[in-house]
Amino acid sequence: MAESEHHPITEQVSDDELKFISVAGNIGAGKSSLTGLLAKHFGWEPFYESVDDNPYLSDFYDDMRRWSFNLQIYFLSSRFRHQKQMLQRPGRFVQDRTIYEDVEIFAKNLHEMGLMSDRDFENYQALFSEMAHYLKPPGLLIYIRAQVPTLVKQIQQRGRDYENTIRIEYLERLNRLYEDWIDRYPHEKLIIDTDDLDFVNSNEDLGRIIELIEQRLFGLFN
Ligand SMILES: Nc1ncnc2c1ncn2[C@@H]1O[C@H](COP(=O)(O)OP(=O)(O)OP(=O)(O)O)[C@@H](O)[C@H]1O
Ligand SMILES: Nc1nc(=O)c2ncn([C@H]3C[C@H](O)[C@@H](CO)O3)c2[nH]1
Repeated sequence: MAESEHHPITEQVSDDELKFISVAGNIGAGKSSLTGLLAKHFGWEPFYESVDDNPYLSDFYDDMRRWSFNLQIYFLSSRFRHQKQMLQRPGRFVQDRTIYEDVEIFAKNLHEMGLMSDRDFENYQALFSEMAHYLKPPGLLIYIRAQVPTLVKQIQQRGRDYENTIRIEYLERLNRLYEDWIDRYPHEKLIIDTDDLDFVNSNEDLGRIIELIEQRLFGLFN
């Protein structure tokens, strides 16, 4: 029997109430790592964003202005498909980054930096607002906050070649947009500062994060 079927927090919660939780955060903050660890702990299925099979990412980092619209449309479509699959399939899920971050953080930043034209941004936003009618927010959004030096260290540690062109200013801008967005985010959220937490290598640090999440899930669903 799957671990989730015995999990004290989720066994009495209906699927409708807690279909999925999501991990949000800047590039290199540790979302994919935490998504995997939470999926294992709760016995839920992880949904990762499209990176290795992404046909635009490498070109985008080479020439952001040329590829910004293409990449944003690709991510939007891929995350919308994931969202639909999570709502349709039986079981519970942990999602690596939300569809809201595409719009509120990445596309907005590219437009503000002049790397996406007004007409492309308006076109993109109009598409998102049509899609938004079919979206359901996560049962809990976990924002993992990390300062830029931590992000840089972790991006370097991961070592994706095409991310070598990411500049400090780009990460700072994204962090500012994240703070603005999380402040306005109207649904259930939990903010975790991870600069001093090594949940990848320390079971104790991971345990502290899981405890915070479990306390919130208990509060929400019991
Ligand atoms: N809290 C942490 N402490 C130490 N190392 C970490 C922590 N979080 C993540 N890492 C390491 O940092 C690197 C980047 O993490 P990860 O790929 O999970 O980030 P991400 O937020 O999913 O990035 P992206 O936005 O690019 O998908 C990995 O090598 C991971 O092992
Ligand atoms: N421009 C842009 N828009 C997005 O919606 C988006 N979502 C993720 N990413 C980039 C960040 C990492 O390099 C890599 C993995 O997260 O993909 C994005 N880039």
